[in-house]
Amino acid sequence: MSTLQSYGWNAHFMHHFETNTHQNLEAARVLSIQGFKHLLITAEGNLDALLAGSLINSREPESLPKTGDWVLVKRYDEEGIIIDILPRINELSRKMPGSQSTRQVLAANVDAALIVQGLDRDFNLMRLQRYLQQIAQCYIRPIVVLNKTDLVPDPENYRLRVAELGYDCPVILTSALDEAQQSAWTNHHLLPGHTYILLGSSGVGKSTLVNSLLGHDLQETGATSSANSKGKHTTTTRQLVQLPNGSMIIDVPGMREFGLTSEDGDEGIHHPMIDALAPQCRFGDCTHQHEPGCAVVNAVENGDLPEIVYRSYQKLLREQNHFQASEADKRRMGKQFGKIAKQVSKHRKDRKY
Ligand SMILES: Nc1nc2c(ncn2[C@@H]2O[C@H](COP(=O)(O)OP(=O)(O)OP(=O)(O)O)[C@@H](O)[C@H]2O)c(=O)[nH]1
Ligand SMILES: [Zn+2]
Repeated sequence: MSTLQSYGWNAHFMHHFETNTHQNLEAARVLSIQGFKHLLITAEGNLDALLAGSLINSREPESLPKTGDWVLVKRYDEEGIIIDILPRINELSRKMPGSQSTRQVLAANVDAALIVQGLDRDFNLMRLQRYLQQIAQCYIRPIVVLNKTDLVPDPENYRLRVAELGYDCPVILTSALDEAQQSAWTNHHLLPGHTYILLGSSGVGKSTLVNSLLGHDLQETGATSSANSKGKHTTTTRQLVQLPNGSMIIDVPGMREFGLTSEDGDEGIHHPMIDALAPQCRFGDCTHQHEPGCAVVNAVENGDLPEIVYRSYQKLLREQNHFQASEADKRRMGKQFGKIAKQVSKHRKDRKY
């Protein structure tokens, strides 16, 4: 297998690579980004690269290369210039922390997301459901990892509570401090050539888990560019690393928020049981709140649908509506500003100043 294939190169990227009109460009994957410097993996190994000015000028920030992107790069001596990005299979986004309606892309071309919660203080089913919803919206498969099992007397009880939510996803119990525990689940869930991303609040043990999976400390041995081989450590900011079994993992350190976004064409909040019940509601446009004959509310009352799933559904729906409303406001403001700017420019022209 070639280096690129081992990093997830497939027919989708090959197709777009072959149809590109540029000459003498190599394909490469973005392993990490630090300021302007992009660390890439190419067929010949690591390469540091910068973005072409034309790329920066022609793209919105969220469509500039992110960790996990496949790019077209031109090599100049020991450095590369990224000329273009191959179309993404998917992108993992969240609401930009602190903003009302700005989307931030965390990584691109991800097969599955590992949602990590610590069983000490971090275990929270409402937060877990927010992650599950946002990840599903991004067309990414979720895997729930409940870490720090060594700190609670009955870890299985936590696994059951997640299973009772009714989502269709694996739930893994582990302690990242114990390296030996990792092979049992990773062999089954982390496949060679596939890309995984670790998500979860700060302190849940994501970096400890990566180190445990790697069998050594990423901080100490961080990837370096073999092209300039200065041996300098890279920090672990959204770094894609290959695990011994050939799978790849991206750690997103220091996450405080994971806000919901909304895309044009998104159809609200999804849960397998609510989706199955909704067609049985008396009204086709039932919001599952106060309407008579609501099958969802009935299921909560009968104990068939967990109340926490229902509460999460309503909360996430409000959040999504808020994102959409703020985005619409922003667009309107943008248009108004555009109009005013045009008027000012016309006024200046008319008056010749
Ligand atoms: N007892 C116990 N402690 C753990 C476990 N996993 C991680 N820790 C500890 O939890 C603390 C936080 O772990 P990190 O790996 O830094 O957490 P993180 O999720 O990477 O945090 P950020 O980098 O801030 O996002 C460290 O002191 C770890 O040693 C575990 O399974 N059991
Ligand atoms: Zn209903």
